Amino acid sequence: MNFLFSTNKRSYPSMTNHELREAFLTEPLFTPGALSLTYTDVDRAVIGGAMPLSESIEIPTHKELAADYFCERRELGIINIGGKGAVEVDGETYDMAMKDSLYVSRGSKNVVLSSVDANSPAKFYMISYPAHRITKTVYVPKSDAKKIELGSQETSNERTIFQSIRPGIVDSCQLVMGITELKTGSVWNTKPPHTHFRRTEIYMYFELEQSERVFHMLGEPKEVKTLPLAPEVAIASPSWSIHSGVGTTNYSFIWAMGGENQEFDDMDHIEISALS
Ligand SMILES: O=C(O)C(=O)C[C@H](O)C(=O)CO
Ligand SMILES: [Zn+2]
Repeated sequence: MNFLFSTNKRSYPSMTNHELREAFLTEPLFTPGALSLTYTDVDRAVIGGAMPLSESIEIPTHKELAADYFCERRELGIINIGGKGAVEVDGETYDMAMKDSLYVSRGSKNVVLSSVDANSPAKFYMISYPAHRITKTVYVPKSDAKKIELGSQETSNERTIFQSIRPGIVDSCQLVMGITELKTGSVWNTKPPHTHFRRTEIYMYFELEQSERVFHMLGEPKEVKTLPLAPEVAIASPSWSIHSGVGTTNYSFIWAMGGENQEFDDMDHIEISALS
């Protein structure tokens, strides 16, 4: 397990891009045959990526969790962004096509990830938060997610939000998670930007070429900084930080939140002209 030690909003303005990357960014999440887990002190989220080939990958516990198994006191959201795969939770198998989601409840002992075809491997992106109660493990195909259309071609931010792990679909503890897809020609996500002091958020950009970048914006609205991000790394956003981005092409991203509430629309929008 890797660890990210973030920073507070008083220290943040003097940080270099290198220091910001060390505080908020994971390593590339998908390595053939491997599991990557990163623990951030931002709301104790764990960010994971797994790309099983012919062997399946079991999610292990870790000394720092002080738990007999990973989900002993944690909930886990999984979205597949690769080829067909499956997730087995305590003997029950869930087939996971691209962009399907699985919510794994606290108390689940064994979580095993596999690909159907090692030549077209699944890529399981995972976010976990501490959970205060046992609920139900729920599979959510992409078609069952709540779909929201936002933005327009004129403002370069035409996009569709798929909310898969959200109240009304999944009875989670903290976690709210889903996918945003930008239409061809649109490059701006989360425009206008916002904060939500009640929740932290983690973004992971994908469906863009390795040669392209998303210029991710973070920080307090009056101290905005920008980091060019390659696909398939995740960036954690503390509660005081905006999170928004503009790409050199269109792209998709997975967003995930945890904190005081699960209200997706509970955002403090910030006028673009008020940023500095
Ligand atoms: O493009 C968007 O707008 C988003 O996807 C917004 C994120 O889901 C978000 O930041 C929710 O708080
Ligand atoms: Zn947000």
